[in-house]
Amino acid sequence: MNATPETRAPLSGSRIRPSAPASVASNVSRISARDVTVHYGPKQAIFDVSIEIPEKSVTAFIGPSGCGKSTFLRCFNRMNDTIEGCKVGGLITIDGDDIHDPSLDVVELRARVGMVFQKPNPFPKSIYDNIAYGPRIHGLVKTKAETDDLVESSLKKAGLWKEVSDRLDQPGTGLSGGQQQRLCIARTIATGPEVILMDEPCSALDPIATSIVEDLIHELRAQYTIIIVTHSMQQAARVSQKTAFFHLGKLIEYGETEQIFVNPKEKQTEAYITGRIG
Ligand SMILES: Nc1ncnc2c1ncn2[C@@H]1O[C@H](COP(=O)(O)OP(=O)(O)OP(=O)(O)O)[C@@H](O)[C@H]1O
Repeated sequence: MNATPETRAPLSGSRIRPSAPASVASNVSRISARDVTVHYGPKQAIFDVSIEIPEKSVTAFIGPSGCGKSTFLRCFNRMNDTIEGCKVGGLITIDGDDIHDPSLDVVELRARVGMVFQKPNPFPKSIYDNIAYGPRIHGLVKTKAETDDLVESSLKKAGLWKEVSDRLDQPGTGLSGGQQQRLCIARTIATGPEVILMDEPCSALDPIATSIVEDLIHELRAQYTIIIVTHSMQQAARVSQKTAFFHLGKLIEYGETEQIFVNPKEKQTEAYITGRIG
C-alpha cells in the first residue's frame, strides 16, 4: 500500500476518500458485542453498543475526543477490569466464548486478544527478551531453539527483523519510536493472538514511521482480526475495511469504510467526516 502519511489533517468541508483499503471486510464475525455499557462510577461512557467485528479485517473506531473509542476497545480484552470503578455490562463473545464467563482465564484472554498502545512501551529488557517474555510466561516455548525461532518469526512478521537481527541483546528502549512500536507489535504477535487491539498506535510516530506501521497493519490483517482506534480519518480510510463512528458514547454508524466516508447514512457521521463536529 502506498500510504501518504498524514497526521490529523484539517477536514473542514472536505470528504475523505479511502485511498487503498484493499478489499471489503470478511463477512465472518469473530467478535460480537451485544448491548454493551460501560460506567466509570456513576458516569456512563458507553451506551448499549452492539457490533459484529469481522475476522481478518481491520475495523477502525473513529469519533470526537471523549466519545468512548478507547473505553469500548478496552472491553474486548477486559482491560477495563484494571480501572477502579469501571463496570462493563452486556455480552461480548469471541468465537462464541463469553469473555466474562467466570471460568475464563483473563491472562489467557489477553494473550488471545493482544493490545498495542498509543505510546510504544517496550519492557526495559533486551529486544530478544521483549519478545520471549510473553511466550515463556504462557508456556508456549520450552527450549532455547524454540524461543529463538519464535523471536525471529515474530520480528519478521512485524517487519523489524532485518533492522535488529544483529543486536537482539541490545535494549528495546534504544530503538527509534517507530521501531519500538513495531517491537511492541512483535511482542503482541509472539503470544499467538487471534485479535490485535491498537489504541492510536501511530499517534506518537512521525509520518514515515506511521506509514511503515500502516503498511504492517495492512499485511497483518491476512492473519489477524485488528481493531484500531484512530483520531486520523485519513488513517482509518487508508487501513480499515470497516469503520465504526462513535459520538457521546453511542455507536452512531458502522459499515464498510468506503460507505462511511463516501456515503454516510447518518447526519452526525457526515458532520464529523466533513469536519463540522469534533
Ligand atoms: N479512567 C477513567 N475514569 C473516569 N472516566 C473516564 C476514564 N477513562 C475515560 N473516562 C471518560 O469516559 C469517556 C470516554 O473516554 P475515552 O477515553 O474512552 O474516549 P476516546 O473517544 O477514546 O477519547 P480520546 O479520543 O480523547 O482518546 C470520557 O468522558 C472520559 O472522560
